[in-house]
Amino acid sequence: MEKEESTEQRKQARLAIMELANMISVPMALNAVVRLNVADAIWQGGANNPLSAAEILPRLLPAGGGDAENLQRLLRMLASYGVFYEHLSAGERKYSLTDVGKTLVTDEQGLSYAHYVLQHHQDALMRAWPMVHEAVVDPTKEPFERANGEPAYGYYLKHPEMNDLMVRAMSGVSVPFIRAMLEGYDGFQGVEKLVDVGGSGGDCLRMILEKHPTIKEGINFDLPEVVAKAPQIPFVTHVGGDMFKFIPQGDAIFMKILAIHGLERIKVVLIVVGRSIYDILADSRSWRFTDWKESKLY
Ligand SMILES: C[S@@+](CC[C@H](N)C(=O)[O-])C[C@H]1O[C@@H](n2cnc3c(N)ncnc32)[C@H](O)[C@@H]1O
Repeated sequence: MEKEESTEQRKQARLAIMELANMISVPMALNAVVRLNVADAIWQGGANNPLSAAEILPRLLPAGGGDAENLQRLLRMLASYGVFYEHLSAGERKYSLTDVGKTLVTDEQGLSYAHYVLQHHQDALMRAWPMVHEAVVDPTKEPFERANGEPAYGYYLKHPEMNDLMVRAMSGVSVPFIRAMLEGYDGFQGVEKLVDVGGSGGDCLRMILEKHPTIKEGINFDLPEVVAKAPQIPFVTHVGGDMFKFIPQGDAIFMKILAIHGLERIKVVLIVVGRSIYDILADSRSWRFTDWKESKLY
């Protein structure tokens, strides 16, 4: 040991590793408040008044049901991660929503980030996490497949409830994202036929076409089982298929995904990859690289 066990630095290190070891409690607490629909209970049409756990509880469960103390534990935990504000008054703890918490409030279209939270904590995904180290030992099989017997999308399609949740989760995330993107992005000039690859229920295309009537036709391309359930959208045709086998023709291909492999052979116009979608959005100069005319993979 380089230093004494009792130095402040080592004490902090031990606390830090314990916090990391227990970190699962944070997303699980988040998952719990989403399942209980705490955000809507506090929001109450925009009131967002600070409420105690005992005041929130009857808004979640039939009168007399539930445990306010356990609810408060969840609220306190998530207050320390910026989801709720904690208001201390006369020894009582009350909670309102922060901006982060407000993303879980159901909007007038029935959307929020709540389904995105649920989607990430579905049983099949949770089963895959303890297998992550196997990806180092043998990268030929993804942890999801190791845990569930087949790759993620094949599995989703056999479990319609998972697929439905995926579509709702993507709508909840993508509608506000595309709304913000369309305020600043002007790369669609000259495009009359736009193909959205992996377009899910077609929300992105619908919003792009509403904003840019010069785009006469949209093709929402996704797996057959996904487009089979997609709603009708004016000027949009849903086409089912596997993008690794073919992609419908268009003046431009739009793609908004979080992570996907093997795209090298696809002519891509816009890719928003990874966790930094809002960072890209925040820096308007970054949008230059998404200009459809460049037609390159970035
Ligand atoms: C992360 S979601 C993105 C959905 C949408 N672009 C958005 O941002 O809201 C990825 C989409 O890719 C679709 N997908 C996955 N594999 C595909 C494939 N081989 N061919 C076509 N679509 C695929 C999924 O069904 C899913 O709708």
